Amino acid sequence: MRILVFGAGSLGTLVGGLLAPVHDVTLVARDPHAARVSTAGLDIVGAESTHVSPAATTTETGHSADLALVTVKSFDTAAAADALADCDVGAVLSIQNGLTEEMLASRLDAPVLAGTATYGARLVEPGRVECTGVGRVVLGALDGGPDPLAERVGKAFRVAGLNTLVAADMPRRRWEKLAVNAGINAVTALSRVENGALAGDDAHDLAHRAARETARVARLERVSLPNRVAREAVDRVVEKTAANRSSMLQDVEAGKRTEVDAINGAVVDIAAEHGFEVPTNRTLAALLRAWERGEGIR
Ligand SMILES: NC(=O)C1=CN([C@@H]2O[C@H](COP(=O)(O)OP(=O)(O)OC[C@H]3O[C@@H](n4cnc5c(N)ncnc54)[C@H](O)[C@@H]3O)[C@@H](O)[C@H]2O)C=CC1
Ligand SMILES: CC(C)(CO)C(=O)C(=O)O
Repeated sequence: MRILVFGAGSLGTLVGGLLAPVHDVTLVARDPHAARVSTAGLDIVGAESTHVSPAATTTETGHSADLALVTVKSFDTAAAADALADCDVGAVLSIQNGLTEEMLASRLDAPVLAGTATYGARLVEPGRVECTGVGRVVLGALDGGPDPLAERVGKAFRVAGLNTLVAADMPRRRWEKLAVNAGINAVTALSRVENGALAGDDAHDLAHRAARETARVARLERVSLPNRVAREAVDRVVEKTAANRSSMLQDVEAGKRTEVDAINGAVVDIAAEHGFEVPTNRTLAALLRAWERGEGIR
């Protein structure tokens, strides 16, 4: 399969690199990373370890591929979609956090698959990515149900050795992941603690409340996600990723823009479309945005 990884930073470089031995992979990245991969190849270290040589370029348009894998940060999705509109791609798959697929689908003619990823990735330096945890890619039709295209992409990922599940219930899975991110990411980023520190603390209750509100908005969107399931998902992730510093905490610590708009902000916006208030998510989003506007982003 010809796979174009659009936005090869930490996650895209890891997933693209793991796909490269079997597929024709091109990483669309920024220099000096793109230049380094082009000339010296890519080292994958950590929980996965190999050296691969995918193509890498800073050119964003004019590509032809069977699949575009979108791995830019959520706030770069619109720009990625505009660039992909000038490419010839058979299908698009997002494995970003936040609800980004709708924007891709609204701007692109190619079919858009929904995805989530729990692999952990960190770009250590140009040409070198660390796999900080072997997770799973889950993908499927954006609206749910069986999908031959998703099966084909899932098979291509599995053949390359990626732990991949093709799921017929992506709407629920996306909203469950959003509930987890709305609770854990925002609360850990604001309190500057690792995920496990939430267990049994008052902050845990705050994360539960953000997740429950998200589940309520999911149901307004006709996605069946009971409050209990969202709360239990938070507990499960807090326990399983206790030592993790959430991606939003890492952004805050690095003085980088966060994905608040596509996580808590998206919950607030979609709730408002239904005339519904989500005070916990609104408060978390306001605090994160205040940090971003203030002294946060360096
Ligand atoms: N890093 C991780 O372990 C995981 C990340 N995610 C999600 O995956 C998404 C990506 O996360 P990361 O890889 O950590 O972010 P990142 O910031 O490391 O990578 C994104 C990359 O896209 C590049 N980019 C943006 N616009 C571009 C353009 N027009 N042309 C070329 N390159 C462009 C940026 O330069 C950056 O290197 C986020 O939504 C994140 O929440 C999800 C699960 C795990
Ligand atoms: C699942 C979780 C919360 C793991 O840290 C995550 O997705 C993130 O940090 O963005």
